[in-house]
Amino acid sequence: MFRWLSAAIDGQDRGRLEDAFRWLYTFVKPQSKAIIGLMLLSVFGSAMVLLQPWLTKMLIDDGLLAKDYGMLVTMAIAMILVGIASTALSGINRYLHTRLSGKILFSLREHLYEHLQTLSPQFYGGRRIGDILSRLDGDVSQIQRFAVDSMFSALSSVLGLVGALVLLVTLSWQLSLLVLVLIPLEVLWLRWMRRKVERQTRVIRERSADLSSFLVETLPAMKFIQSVSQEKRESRKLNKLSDSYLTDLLKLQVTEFFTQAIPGTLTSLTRATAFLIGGYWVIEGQWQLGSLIAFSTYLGMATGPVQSLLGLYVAIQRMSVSLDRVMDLRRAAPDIEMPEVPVVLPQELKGEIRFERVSFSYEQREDPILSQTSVQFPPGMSIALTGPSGVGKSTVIDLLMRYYDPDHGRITIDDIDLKTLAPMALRKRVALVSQDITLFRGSLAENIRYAAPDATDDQINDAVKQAQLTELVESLPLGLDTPLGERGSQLSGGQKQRVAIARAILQKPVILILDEATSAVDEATEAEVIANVNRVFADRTRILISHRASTLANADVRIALTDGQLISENPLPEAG
Ligand SMILES: Nc1ncnc2c1ncn2[C@@H]1O[C@H](COP(=O)(O)OP(=O)(O)OP(=O)(O)O)[C@@H](O)[C@H]1O
Repeated sequence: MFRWLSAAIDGQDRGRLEDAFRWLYTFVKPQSKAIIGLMLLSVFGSAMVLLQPWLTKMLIDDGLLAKDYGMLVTMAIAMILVGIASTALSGINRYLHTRLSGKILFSLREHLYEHLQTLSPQFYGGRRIGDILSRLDGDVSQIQRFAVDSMFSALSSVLGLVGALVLLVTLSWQLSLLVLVLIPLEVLWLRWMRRKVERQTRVIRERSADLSSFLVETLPAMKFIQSVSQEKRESRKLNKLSDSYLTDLLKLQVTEFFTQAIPGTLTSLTRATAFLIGGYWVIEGQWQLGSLIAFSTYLGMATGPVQSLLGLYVAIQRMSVSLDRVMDLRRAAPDIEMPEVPVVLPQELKGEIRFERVSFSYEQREDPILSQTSVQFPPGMSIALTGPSGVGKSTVIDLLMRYYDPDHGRITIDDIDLKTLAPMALRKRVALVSQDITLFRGSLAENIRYAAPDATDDQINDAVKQAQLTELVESLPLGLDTPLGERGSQLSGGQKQRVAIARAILQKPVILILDEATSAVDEATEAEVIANVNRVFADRTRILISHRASTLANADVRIALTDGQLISENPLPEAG
């Protein structure tokens, strides 16, 4: 089946598509019961639809024309009952359909989101967020529409087509020959148009991603855009993007119009011909009026499904474009490998970090950040990590947090190789406060509690005190319950940093890293924050990175990063 589906799609690597369909099937399979139920409903629904013209035929031929009052009443009652049953079935169908569709859509999206959570900063650095968003939203919906809507409409189409053909032949096999001409003509036309539709759909999805990216990038940067008076330039950019989207959308609409319009015209021509020949037979008394009317209705019912089946063809093309775009996200591999059976970190850790002959370089960058370097970060000390801007200090921290693994050598905590640990377990024990503070919409308390959701109110109050946040909390209208607004826009840079420090305090880490964490507060507040951090984390390993000499002044140890080497400037005797 996957091979058949892949073969129906042009312009894409078959094997890749087969894999993609197999992946998609894993989300459809758990819903197989609901799918079978809906299929049965479709069978009943199609039977009801096919029954109605036959009842009309009987009403006209056996009731009206035969002047049989009993038959007239029976047929009228039968028509009412079939009508009610059809409506009830379509209501149930719609409800179950939406439920099934939603389940598949959400499980697909949740799965992708979980995968995205495993990817490194390198992935996010190299992608436009708007593009990822458009894949997660528009493309996933497109796939779901195909997986559910198109599949069921295909089933009803097949049932409708077969049923209508059987009834057409039953009514008049001679006139049914007309359908034999019509259907191949339609098929030929739609096959010819399909490439165009597919090409234009791909372009439209890319245009839509461009638009989302533009909005995602510029809206958060509005303050900067206003400060350099570039609003008009951005408006012009949006204008240009919208224009090119609209142009391509209109092109697609025209192509789709012709794709549908020609079969529609052919059907009208065939129906007119059937009326001409059948009408002649009725006048000559060789055929009954009810049969002619029923024949014309079934003719429409037979060509409709052909169109929707070939429409399914267009839907497959469209979906395959989206599926490929989604699979592109799915194929992005994490930069680190998860150990099959991760080592469990002991509850008691000293927090001794060792780099052993570690080399690391970013892809597509020639100069290595670290080359065969070894160093020890002694446990329970405050360690200043120094080096000029851009030398790789934050990269050393990223290695320590296992966003990346070294190309060679190993990094250990208390002699446990980081590669043997689950990143989540490691990051619970290492708290990082960096220059970029992430705050979410929600109250101040919720933000402070983010890394330690079980923290009690008392623990939060303590953390607030230690991070010098008491004054801020007292000045806010609802104290800790004050909502922070989008990305904490109501707080100053220094206040955000102290919120992040409070967050780290609650996390009770074994290792605390402050990467330019106090750069936005004045030196006096910084001294107080650092003194508090040193007091709260007195027995823990603290790594400080700062361009301010005062921040690092009281560090126990200094480790400098130069030319790919981590050099301990005042090495201590081996701990332990
Ligand atoms: N994801 C990445 N892909 C490729 N190169 C990167 C990536 N992240 C950082 N770099 C490069 O690696 C080098 C080290 O960056 P890093 O941020 O670690 O330096 P740093 O010492 O922390 O700098 P600063 O003191 O200015 O914060 C820089 O040249 C930077 O351009």
